[in-house]
Amino acid sequence: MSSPSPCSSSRSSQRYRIGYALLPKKVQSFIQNSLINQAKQRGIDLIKIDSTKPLTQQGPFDCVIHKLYSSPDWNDQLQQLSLHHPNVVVIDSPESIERLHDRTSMLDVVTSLKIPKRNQTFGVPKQRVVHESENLMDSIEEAGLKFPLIAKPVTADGSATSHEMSLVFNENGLKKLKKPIVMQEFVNHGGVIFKVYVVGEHVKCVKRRSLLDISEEKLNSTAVDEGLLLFSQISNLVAKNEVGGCSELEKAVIARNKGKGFCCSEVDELVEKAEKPPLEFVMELAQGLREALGLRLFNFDLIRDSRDGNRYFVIDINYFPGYAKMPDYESVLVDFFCDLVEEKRRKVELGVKENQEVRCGEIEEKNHLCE
Ligand SMILES: Nc1ncnc2c1ncn2[C@@H]1O[C@H](COP(=O)(O)OP(=O)(O)OP(=O)(O)O)[C@@H](O)[C@H]1O
Ligand SMILES: O=P(O)(O)O[C@H]1[C@H](O)[C@@H](O)[C@H](OP(=O)(O)O)[C@@H](OP(=O)(O)O)[C@H]1O
Ligand SMILES: [Mg+2]
Ligand SMILES: [Mg+2]
Repeated sequence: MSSPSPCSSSRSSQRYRIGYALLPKKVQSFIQNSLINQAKQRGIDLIKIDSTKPLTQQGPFDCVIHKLYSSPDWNDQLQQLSLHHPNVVVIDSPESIERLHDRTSMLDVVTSLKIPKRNQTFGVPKQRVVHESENLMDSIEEAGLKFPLIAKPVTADGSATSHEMSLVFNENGLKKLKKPIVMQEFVNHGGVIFKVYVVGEHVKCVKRRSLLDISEEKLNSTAVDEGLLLFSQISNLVAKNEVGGCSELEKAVIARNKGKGFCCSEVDELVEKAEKPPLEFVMELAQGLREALGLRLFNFDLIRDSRDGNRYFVIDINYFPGYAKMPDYESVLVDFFCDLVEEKRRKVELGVKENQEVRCGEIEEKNHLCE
Protein backbone atom coordinates (compact mmCIF):
# COMPACT_ATOMS: atom_id res chain seq x y z
CA MET A 1 0.00 0.00 0.00
CA SER A 2 1.36 3.43 -0.89
CA SER A 3 1.66 5.95 1.93
CA PRO A 4 -0.75 8.93 1.86
CA SER A 5 0.58 11.97 0.05
CA PRO A 6 1.49 15.03 2.08
CA CYS A 7 -0.90 17.98 1.98
CA SER A 8 1.10 20.29 -0.16
CA SER A 9 2.84 18.28 -2.86
CA SER A 10 5.17 21.15 -3.74
CA ARG A 11 6.92 21.02 -0.36
CA SER A 12 6.61 17.44 0.73
CA SER A 13 9.03 17.70 3.66
CA GLN A 14 7.37 20.70 5.26
CA ARG A 15 5.25 20.18 8.38
CA TYR A 16 2.18 22.21 9.27
CA ARG A 17 0.82 23.05 12.72
CA ILE A 18 -2.88 23.15 13.50
CA GLY A 19 -3.69 24.40 16.99
CA TYR A 20 -6.89 23.25 18.69
CA ALA A 21 -8.66 24.86 21.64
CA LEU A 22 -11.43 22.57 22.85
CA LEU A 23 -13.11 21.61 26.10
CA PRO A 24 -11.73 18.39 27.67
CA LYS A 25 -14.85 16.42 26.67
CA LYS A 26 -14.36 17.42 23.05
CA VAL A 27 -10.62 16.69 23.13
CA GLN A 28 -11.44 13.21 24.33
CA SER A 29 -13.97 12.46 21.61
CA PHE A 30 -12.38 14.34 18.71
CA ILE A 31 -8.60 14.19 19.12
CA GLN A 32 -8.31 10.43 18.77
CA ASN A 33 -5.03 8.67 17.95
CA SER A 34 -6.45 7.66 14.57
CA LEU A 35 -6.94 11.35 13.71
CA ILE A 36 -3.53 12.39 15.05
CA ASN A 37 -1.83 9.63 13.03
CA GLN A 38 -3.66 10.26 9.76
CA ALA A 39 -2.85 13.96 10.07
CA LYS A 40 0.82 13.22 10.84
CA GLN A 41 1.14 11.04 7.75
CA ARG A 42 0.07 14.00 5.64
CA GLY A 43 2.47 16.44 7.28
CA ILE A 44 0.11 17.96 9.85
CA ASP A 45 0.78 18.17 13.58
CA LEU A 46 -2.19 18.81 15.87
CA ILE A 47 -1.11 21.04 18.76
CA LYS A 48 -3.17 21.45 21.93
CA ILE A 49 -3.72 25.09 22.91
CA ASP A 50 -4.03 26.15 26.54
CA SER A 51 -6.64 28.92 26.33
CA THR A 52 -5.59 30.30 29.74
CA LYS A 53 -2.12 31.15 28.43
CA PRO A 54 -1.24 33.76 25.79
CA LEU A 55 -2.02 32.30 22.39
CA THR A 56 0.72 34.25 20.63
CA GLN A 57 3.30 32.48 22.81
CA GLN A 58 2.09 28.99 21.91
CA GLY A 59 2.57 29.17 18.15
CA PRO A 60 3.54 29.32 15.48
CA PHE A 61 0.34 27.97 13.98
CA ASP A 62 -0.75 27.68 10.39
CA CYS A 63 -4.32 27.37 11.52
CA VAL A 64 -6.41 27.39 14.70
CA ILE A 65 -9.67 25.49 15.28
CA HIS A 66 -11.70 26.09 18.42
CA LYS A 67 -14.91 25.53 20.37
CA LEU A 68 -14.95 27.22 23.76
CA TYR A 69 -18.27 28.55 25.00
CA SER A 70 -18.71 32.14 26.24
CA SER A 71 -15.13 33.17 26.76
CA PRO A 72 -14.51 36.87 26.04
CA ASP A 73 -10.83 36.37 26.94
CA TRP A 74 -10.48 33.72 24.30
CA ASN A 75 -12.19 35.92 21.69
CA ASP A 76 -9.70 38.70 22.54
CA GLN A 77 -6.85 36.27 22.14
CA LEU A 78 -8.07 35.30 18.67
CA GLN A 79 -8.41 38.94 17.73
CA GLN A 80 -4.82 39.63 18.81
CA LEU A 81 -3.62 36.61 16.87
CA SER A 82 -5.30 37.79 13.67
CA LEU A 83 -3.90 41.28 14.19
CA HIS A 84 -0.30 40.18 14.67
CA HIS A 85 -0.35 37.09 12.44
CA PRO A 86 -2.88 37.80 9.70
CA ASN A 87 -1.85 34.73 7.71
CA VAL A 88 -3.01 32.28 10.37
CA VAL A 89 -6.35 30.76 9.35
CA VAL A 90 -8.82 30.88 12.26
CA ILE A 91 -11.80 28.50 12.03
CA ASP A 92 -14.37 29.99 12.69
CA SER A 93 -15.03 33.60 13.70
CA PRO A 94 -16.46 33.89 17.24
CA GLU A 95 -19.18 36.29 16.02
CA SER A 96 -20.46 33.76 13.47
CA ILE A 97 -20.36 30.94 16.03
CA GLU A 98 -22.24 33.08 18.55
CA ARG A 99 -25.33 33.18 16.29
CA LEU A 100 -25.89 29.48 16.90
CA HIS A 101 -26.11 29.91 20.66
CA ASP A 102 -29.62 31.33 20.60
CA ARG A 103 -32.46 29.14 19.37
CA THR A 104 -34.71 32.17 18.86
CA SER A 105 -32.65 33.26 15.86
CA MET A 106 -30.53 30.19 15.05
CA LEU A 107 -32.73 29.11 12.15
CA ASP A 108 -33.43 32.57 10.68
CA VAL A 109 -30.74 32.07 8.09
CA VAL A 110 -32.58 29.05 6.62
CA THR A 111 -35.59 31.08 5.53
CA SER A 112 -33.52 33.45 3.45
CA LEU A 113 -31.49 30.73 1.69
CA LYS A 114 -31.68 30.70 -2.08
CA ILE A 115 -31.00 27.33 -3.67
CA PRO A 116 -31.79 26.23 -7.23
CA LYS A 117 -35.40 25.20 -7.79
CA ARG A 118 -36.02 21.47 -7.46
CA ASN A 119 -38.64 18.94 -6.32
CA GLN A 120 -37.61 19.15 -2.70
CA THR A 121 -38.64 22.16 -0.64
CA PHE A 122 -37.33 23.23 2.75
CA GLY A 123 -38.12 25.53 5.62
CA VAL A 124 -38.17 25.72 9.40
CA PRO A 125 -41.04 24.76 11.72
CA LYS A 126 -43.13 27.65 13.03
CA GLN A 127 -41.81 28.84 16.36
CA ARG A 128 -42.11 31.55 18.96
CA VAL A 129 -40.40 32.37 22.23
CA VAL A 130 -42.83 32.68 25.17
CA HIS A 131 -42.31 34.55 28.44
CA GLU A 132 -43.84 34.02 31.88
CA SER A 133 -45.85 37.22 31.76
CA GLU A 134 -47.73 36.33 28.58
CA ASN A 135 -51.12 34.76 28.15
CA LEU A 136 -49.66 31.51 26.87
CA MET A 137 -52.60 30.23 24.86
CA ASP A 138 -53.08 33.62 23.17
CA SER A 139 -49.40 33.77 22.22
CA ILE A 140 -49.43 30.26 20.84
CA GLU A 141 -52.53 30.94 18.77
CA GLU A 142 -51.21 34.28 17.56
CA ALA A 143 -48.12 32.54 16.22
CA GLY A 144 -50.31 29.97 14.45
CA LEU A 145 -48.90 27.15 16.60
CA LYS A 146 -50.94 24.01 17.30
CA PHE A 147 -50.31 21.12 19.70
CA PRO A 148 -48.24 19.01 19.88
CA LEU A 149 -45.38 21.43 20.34
CA ILE A 150 -41.77 20.97 21.22
CA ALA A 151 -40.26 23.25 23.86
CA LYS A 152 -36.56 24.09 23.55
CA PRO A 153 -34.33 26.10 25.89
CA VAL A 154 -33.53 29.50 24.36
CA THR A 155 -29.80 29.13 24.92
CA ALA A 156 -27.78 26.43 23.20
CA ASP A 157 -24.57 26.82 25.19
CA GLY A 158 -23.31 23.25 25.40
CA SER A 159 -24.69 22.67 28.92
CA ALA A 160 -26.78 19.57 29.66
CA THR A 161 -29.81 21.79 30.34
CA SER A 162 -29.54 23.38 26.91
CA HIS A 163 -30.43 19.97 25.45
CA GLU A 164 -33.45 19.38 27.71
CA MET A 165 -36.47 19.31 25.42
CA SER A 166 -40.15 18.74 26.17
CA LEU A 167 -43.00 17.52 24.08
CA VAL A 168 -46.00 19.64 24.99
CA PHE A 169 -49.44 18.21 24.35
CA ASN A 170 -51.79 20.79 25.83
CA GLU A 171 -52.21 23.93 27.93
CA ASN A 172 -51.53 21.95 31.07
CA GLY A 173 -48.07 21.11 29.80
CA LEU A 174 -47.48 24.65 28.58
CA LYS A 175 -48.04 26.02 32.08
CA LYS A 176 -45.48 23.67 33.61
CA LEU A 177 -42.60 24.92 31.47
CA LYS A 178 -39.91 27.22 32.81
CA LYS A 179 -39.93 30.40 30.71
CA PRO A 180 -38.65 32.00 28.58
CA ILE A 181 -38.68 29.08 26.22
CA VAL A 182 -38.86 28.50 22.47
CA MET A 183 -42.09 26.77 21.43
CA GLN A 184 -41.77 25.02 18.09
CA GLU A 185 -44.30 23.17 15.99
CA PHE A 186 -43.75 19.40 16.21
CA VAL A 187 -43.50 18.00 12.70
CA ASN A 188 -44.29 14.30 12.23
CA HIS A 189 -41.29 12.89 10.39
CA GLY A 190 -41.37 9.12 10.71
CA GLY A 191 -38.93 8.64 13.60
CA VAL A 192 -35.78 9.42 11.61
CA ILE A 193 -33.61 12.52 11.38
CA PHE A 194 -30.82 13.24 8.95
CA LYS A 195 -27.71 14.80 10.41
CA VAL A 196 -25.74 16.67 7.79
CA TYR A 197 -22.13 17.18 8.81
CA VAL A 198 -20.31 20.03 7.11
CA VAL A 199 -16.51 20.22 7.19
CA GLY A 200 -15.59 23.07 4.87
CA GLU A 201 -16.42 21.83 1.38
CA HIS A 202 -16.90 18.27 2.60
CA VAL A 203 -20.45 17.15 3.43
CA LYS A 204 -21.77 13.87 4.90
CA CYS A 205 -25.37 12.96 5.68
CA VAL A 206 -26.14 10.26 8.26
CA LYS A 207 -29.43 8.81 9.55
CA ARG A 208 -30.30 8.80 13.23
CA ARG A 209 -33.16 7.92 15.55
CA SER A 210 -35.73 10.53 16.37
CA LEU A 211 -39.16 10.90 17.94
CA LEU A 212 -41.99 8.82 16.57
CA ASP A 213 -44.96 10.43 14.85
CA ILE A 214 -47.76 11.61 17.12
CA SER A 215 -51.24 10.83 15.82
CA GLU A 216 -54.41 12.88 16.42
CA GLU A 217 -55.71 9.91 18.38
CA LYS A 218 -52.69 9.91 20.67
CA LEU A 219 -52.97 13.63 21.18
CA ASN A 220 -56.55 13.27 22.41
CA SER A 221 -55.93 10.25 24.61
CA THR A 222 -55.70 10.34 28.41
CA ALA A 223 -52.07 9.24 28.12
CA VAL A 224 -51.12 12.85 27.45
CA ASP A 225 -53.08 14.40 30.31
CA GLU A 226 -49.88 15.31 32.14
CA GLY A 227 -49.29 17.55 29.17
CA LEU A 228 -45.55 17.19 29.08
CA LEU A 229 -42.89 14.66 28.18
CA LEU A 230 -39.25 15.50 28.85
CA PHE A 231 -36.39 14.18 26.76
CA SER A 232 -32.80 14.92 25.85
CA GLN A 233 -30.41 14.05 23.00
CA ILE A 234 -32.58 11.33 21.51
CA SER A 235 -30.48 11.09 18.35
CA ASN A 236 -27.56 9.87 20.44
CA LEU A 237 -29.42 7.12 22.33
CA VAL A 238 -27.42 3.92 22.17
CA ALA A 239 -28.85 0.86 20.53
CA LYS A 240 -31.30 -1.24 22.53
CA ASN A 241 -28.97 -4.17 22.96
CA GLU A 242 -26.29 -2.03 24.54
CA VAL A 243 -28.57 -0.78 27.31
CA GLY A 244 -30.62 -3.91 27.76
CA GLY A 245 -33.98 -2.38 26.96
CA CYS A 246 -35.81 0.73 25.93
CA SER A 247 -35.04 4.09 27.45
CA GLU A 248 -37.60 5.87 29.59
CA LEU A 249 -38.44 8.15 26.68
CA GLU A 250 -38.92 5.30 24.32
CA LYS A 251 -41.08 3.49 26.86
CA ALA A 252 -43.14 6.63 27.29
CA VAL A 253 -43.52 7.21 23.57
CA ILE A 254 -44.26 3.54 23.08
CA ALA A 255 -46.90 3.65 25.82
CA ARG A 256 -48.58 6.39 23.86
CA ASN A 257 -48.72 4.03 20.92
CA LYS A 258 -51.41 2.15 22.83
CA GLY A 259 -49.67 -1.17 23.03
CA LYS A 260 -48.87 -1.39 19.35
CA GLY A 261 -45.60 -2.79 20.64
CA PHE A 262 -43.44 -0.19 18.96
CA CYS A 263 -40.02 -0.71 20.48
CA CYS A 264 -36.43 0.31 19.93
CA SER A 265 -35.80 -2.44 17.42
CA GLU A 266 -38.66 -1.09 15.33
CA VAL A 267 -37.23 2.40 15.61
CA ASP A 268 -33.89 1.05 14.44
CA GLU A 269 -35.65 -0.62 11.56
CA LEU A 270 -37.26 2.69 10.59
CA VAL A 271 -33.82 4.28 10.54
CA GLU A 272 -32.38 1.47 8.50
CA LYS A 273 -35.19 1.54 5.94
CA ALA A 274 -35.36 5.31 5.56
CA GLU A 275 -34.05 6.69 2.32
CA LYS A 276 -31.70 9.62 2.66
CA PRO A 277 -32.66 12.90 0.98
CA PRO A 278 -31.16 13.35 -2.50
CA LEU A 279 -27.46 14.12 -2.26
CA GLU A 280 -27.62 17.16 -4.54
CA PHE A 281 -30.31 18.73 -2.40
CA VAL A 282 -28.30 18.11 0.77
CA MET A 283 -25.16 19.54 -0.84
CA GLU A 284 -26.98 22.68 -1.96
CA LEU A 285 -28.48 23.21 1.47
CA ALA A 286 -25.10 22.66 3.12
CA GLN A 287 -23.33 25.06 0.79
CA GLY A 288 -26.03 27.69 1.22
CA LEU A 289 -25.85 27.42 4.99
CA ARG A 290 -22.05 27.47 5.01
CA GLU A 291 -22.02 30.72 3.09
CA ALA A 292 -24.91 32.36 4.91
CA LEU A 293 -23.59 31.45 8.36
CA GLY A 294 -19.96 32.16 7.49
CA LEU A 295 -19.04 28.89 9.20
CA ARG A 296 -17.09 25.86 8.05
CA LEU A 297 -17.49 23.42 10.95
CA PHE A 298 -21.10 22.62 11.81
CA ASN A 299 -23.93 20.17 11.33
CA PHE A 300 -27.64 20.61 10.85
CA ASP A 301 -30.60 18.36 11.63
CA LEU A 302 -33.02 17.78 8.81
CA ILE A 303 -36.42 16.05 9.07
CA ARG A 304 -38.79 14.98 6.30
CA ASP A 305 -42.48 15.76 6.63
CA SER A 306 -44.48 12.51 7.00
CA ARG A 307 -47.31 14.08 4.99
CA ASP A 308 -45.13 15.23 2.10
CA GLY A 309 -42.04 13.25 1.16
CA ASN A 310 -40.52 16.22 -0.65
CA ARG A 311 -40.88 18.69 2.22
CA TYR A 312 -37.94 19.08 4.61
CA PHE A 313 -37.38 21.11 7.78
CA VAL A 314 -34.13 22.25 9.33
CA ILE A 315 -34.68 22.01 13.09
CA ASP A 316 -31.25 22.55 14.64
CA ILE A 317 -27.76 23.79 13.73
CA ASN A 318 -24.74 22.91 15.88
CA TYR A 319 -21.26 24.34 15.86
CA PHE A 320 -18.35 21.84 15.80
CA PRO A 321 -20.57 18.81 16.47
CA GLY A 322 -19.54 15.27 17.37
CA TYR A 323 -17.57 14.56 14.22
CA ALA A 324 -16.15 11.34 15.62
CA LYS A 325 -19.63 9.81 15.17
CA MET A 326 -19.38 10.41 11.43
CA PRO A 327 -18.07 7.47 9.37
CA ASP A 328 -14.43 8.00 8.28
CA TYR A 329 -14.28 11.24 10.21
CA GLU A 330 -10.49 11.14 10.27
CA SER A 331 -10.01 11.28 6.51
CA VAL A 332 -12.69 13.95 6.06
CA LEU A 333 -11.10 16.12 8.73
CA VAL A 334 -7.55 15.61 7.48
CA ASP A 335 -8.64 16.54 3.93
CA PHE A 336 -10.14 19.68 5.42
CA PHE A 337 -6.91 20.45 7.32
CA CYS A 338 -5.05 20.15 4.02
CA ASP A 339 -7.47 22.65 2.47
CA LEU A 340 -6.66 25.04 5.31
CA VAL A 341 -2.94 24.59 4.89
CA GLU A 342 -3.37 25.42 1.21
CA GLU A 343 -5.40 28.49 2.15
CA LYS A 344 -2.64 29.63 4.49
CA ARG A 345 -0.03 29.12 1.74
CA ARG A 346 -2.10 31.23 -0.65
CA LYS A 347 -2.46 33.94 2.01
CA VAL A 348 1.31 34.05 2.48
CA GLU A 349 1.96 34.11 -1.27
CA LEU A 350 -0.57 36.86 -1.76
CA GLY A 351 0.99 38.80 1.12
CA VAL A 352 4.47 38.47 -0.39
CA LYS A 353 3.14 39.53 -3.80
CA GLU A 354 1.33 42.52 -2.32
CA ASN A 355 4.48 43.50 -0.43
CA GLN A 356 6.50 43.26 -3.61
CA GLU A 357 3.98 45.42 -5.42
CA VAL A 358 4.09 48.01 -2.64
CA ARG A 359 7.89 47.97 -2.74
CA CYS A 360 7.94 48.24 -6.55
CA GLY A 361 5.46 51.10 -6.29
CA GLU A 362 7.65 52.84 -3.74
CA ILE A 363 10.74 52.40 -5.91
CA GLU A 364 8.90 53.69 -8.99
CA GLU A 365 7.72 56.68 -7.00
CA LYS A 366 11.26 57.37 -5.77
CA ASN A 367 12.66 57.05 -9.30
CA HIS A 368 10.03 59.42 -10.51
CA LEU A 369 10.88 61.87 -7.73
CA CYS A 370 14.58 61.55 -8.63
CA GLU A 371 13.98 62.35 -12.25
N1 LIG B 1 -39.82 20.67 15.26
C1 LIG B 1 -39.58 19.40 15.53
N2 LIG B 1 -40.45 18.44 15.12
C2 LIG B 1 -40.25 17.14 15.41
N3 LIG B 1 -39.20 16.69 16.13
C3 LIG B 1 -38.30 17.58 16.55
C4 LIG B 1 -38.44 18.98 16.27
N4 LIG B 1 -37.42 19.64 16.84
C5 LIG B 1 -36.67 18.71 17.44
N5 LIG B 1 -37.18 17.47 17.28
C6 LIG B 1 -36.63 16.22 17.83
O1 LIG B 1 -35.99 16.57 19.04
C7 LIG B 1 -34.57 16.29 18.96
C8 LIG B 1 -33.82 17.36 19.70
O2 LIG B 1 -34.07 18.63 19.17
P1 LIG B 1 -32.86 19.59 18.75
O3 LIG B 1 -32.11 18.94 17.67
O4 LIG B 1 -33.40 20.93 18.49
O5 LIG B 1 -32.05 19.60 20.13
P2 LIG B 1 -30.51 19.62 20.49
O6 LIG B 1 -30.38 19.23 21.91
O7 LIG B 1 -29.95 20.93 20.09
O8 LIG B 1 -29.86 18.47 19.57
P3 LIG B 1 -28.30 18.18 19.30
O9 LIG B 1 -27.93 17.07 20.21
O10 LIG B 1 -28.35 17.79 17.84
O11 LIG B 1 -27.58 19.45 19.54
C9 LIG B 1 -34.28 16.22 17.46
O12 LIG B 1 -33.16 15.42 17.21
C10 LIG B 1 -35.56 15.58 16.94
O13 LIG B 1 -35.56 14.19 17.24
O1 LIG C 1 -22.09 19.65 23.68
P1 LIG C 1 -22.56 20.78 22.82
O2 LIG C 1 -21.62 21.94 22.73
O3 LIG C 1 -23.96 21.17 23.09
O4 LIG C 1 -22.57 20.25 21.31
C1 LIG C 1 -23.20 19.06 20.96
C2 LIG C 1 -24.02 19.31 19.70
O5 LIG C 1 -25.09 20.14 20.02
C3 LIG C 1 -24.56 18.01 19.17
O6 LIG C 1 -25.17 18.29 17.92
C4 LIG C 1 -23.47 16.96 18.96
O7 LIG C 1 -24.05 15.73 18.57
P2 LIG C 1 -24.24 15.29 17.05
O8 LIG C 1 -22.90 15.25 16.38
O9 LIG C 1 -24.88 13.95 17.18
O10 LIG C 1 -25.13 16.34 16.43
C5 LIG C 1 -22.72 16.72 20.25
O11 LIG C 1 -21.70 15.80 19.98
P3 LIG C 1 -20.86 15.04 21.14
O12 LIG C 1 -21.83 14.77 22.24
O13 LIG C 1 -20.36 13.80 20.43
O14 LIG C 1 -19.78 16.01 21.48
C6 LIG C 1 -22.13 18.00 20.75
O15 LIG C 1 -21.16 18.48 19.82
MG1 LIG D 1 -30.23 18.44 17.22
MG1 LIG E 1 -28.34 21.28 18.93
